[in-house]
Amino acid sequence: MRRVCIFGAGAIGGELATHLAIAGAEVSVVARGALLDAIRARGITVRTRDGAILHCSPYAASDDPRDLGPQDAVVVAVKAPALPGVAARVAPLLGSETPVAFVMNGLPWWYGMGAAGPPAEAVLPDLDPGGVLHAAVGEARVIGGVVYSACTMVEPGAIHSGHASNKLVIGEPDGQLSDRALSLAALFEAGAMPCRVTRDIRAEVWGKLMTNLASGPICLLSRSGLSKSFADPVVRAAAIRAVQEGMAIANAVLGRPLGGTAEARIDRLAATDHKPSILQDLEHGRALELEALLLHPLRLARRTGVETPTLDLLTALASQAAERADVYRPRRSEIAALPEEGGG
Ligand SMILES: NC(=O)C1=CN([C@@H]2O[C@H](COP(=O)(O)OP(=O)(O)OC[C@H]3O[C@@H](n4cnc5c(N)ncnc54)[C@H](OP(=O)(O)O)[C@@H]3O)[C@@H](O)[C@H]2O)C=CC1
Ligand SMILES: CC(C)(CO)C(=O)C(=O)O
Repeated sequence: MRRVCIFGAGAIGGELATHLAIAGAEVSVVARGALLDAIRARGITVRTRDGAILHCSPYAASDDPRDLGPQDAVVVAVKAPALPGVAARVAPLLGSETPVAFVMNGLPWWYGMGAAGPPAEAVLPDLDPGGVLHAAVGEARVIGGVVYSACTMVEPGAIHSGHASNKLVIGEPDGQLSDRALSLAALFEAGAMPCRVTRDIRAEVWGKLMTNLASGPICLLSRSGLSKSFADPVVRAAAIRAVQEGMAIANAVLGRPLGGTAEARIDRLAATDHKPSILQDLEHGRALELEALLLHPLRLARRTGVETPTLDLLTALASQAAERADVYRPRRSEIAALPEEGGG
């Protein structure tokens, strides 16, 4: 595996590109606007938490995938609302065997896929509205991905990475330890990005989601980073309750306990002053990942009969804040409407 394209060279995609470059991969990026201009002029630079500087001068950078051509692998690292745009443009990057790894937060569009997929009651009908990703990417190419990182694009092409121990976990939706997943993981490992292949990518998705369920809406409302928001004991207590509710949803959906405690998850988050990416989006007027991070999990809570009063309140307030800022239009305006999933 040598030719890898990052689709969406933002905070996370840019960081991943630098690691692939360290591994000696032929990295191409799909980017646009001022970011594309900056990448073409100066490449991508990441300053890590301990002050190290990583750099990537992509082999090619374009807003038109036709300029980049078929790849050995594609890594998609866009925000969830941008996925239909990926579906519309990804075709030129795909050779007959090209896998597409989705390295994103939230309940992913591919969640219901694979022979060893979840039971029908754990699958929502509207994760891929219109089926556009199914049509453009298809089941056979998908690799799931979860990234533990904390990145901010401080100026176009310049990223600050604030996580104490970055890592990537990838996995096939059908649980196989495939050669292609192992090759992609080996490439990231060679580029100093710890990367593991799991047989249980859905549990990993839920595990990571626990951090976003609490940190996303709380920091959206406080307009502060993690350490500042969670320093208030009232907020910390609410965050713990939110994660406990999230863990109850995960346990009901997965049919087994997630492991770990809500307190430990919040304390790990509180150790960084990172502004969650959803708050960065609000501040920059970009569409929010409220569906993938909050509303889809709450739909599953309704289905499985899990009570989520804290998450309901946080989500309703976060939706209102986002609607006021014109960065989110609820498909249904109230959390109360969630049981009637799939419409609107
Ligand atoms: N930032 C973080 O610390 C973390 C983020 N994540 C998750 O990783 C994923 C990516 O987040 P993040 O990197 O922060 O997001 P960013 O917004 O920083 O990066 C996404 C990039 O994709 C670009 N993009 C989207 N669609 C297209 C398109 N059609 N053509 C070209 N470029 C496109 C965006 O451009 P434009 O801005 O012009 O739309 C943007 O540059 C999200 O799911 C997020 O939740 C996970 C862990 C931590
Ligand atoms: C906050 C963090 C780092 C972990 O929840 C994250 O995933 C994000 O910024 O989107």
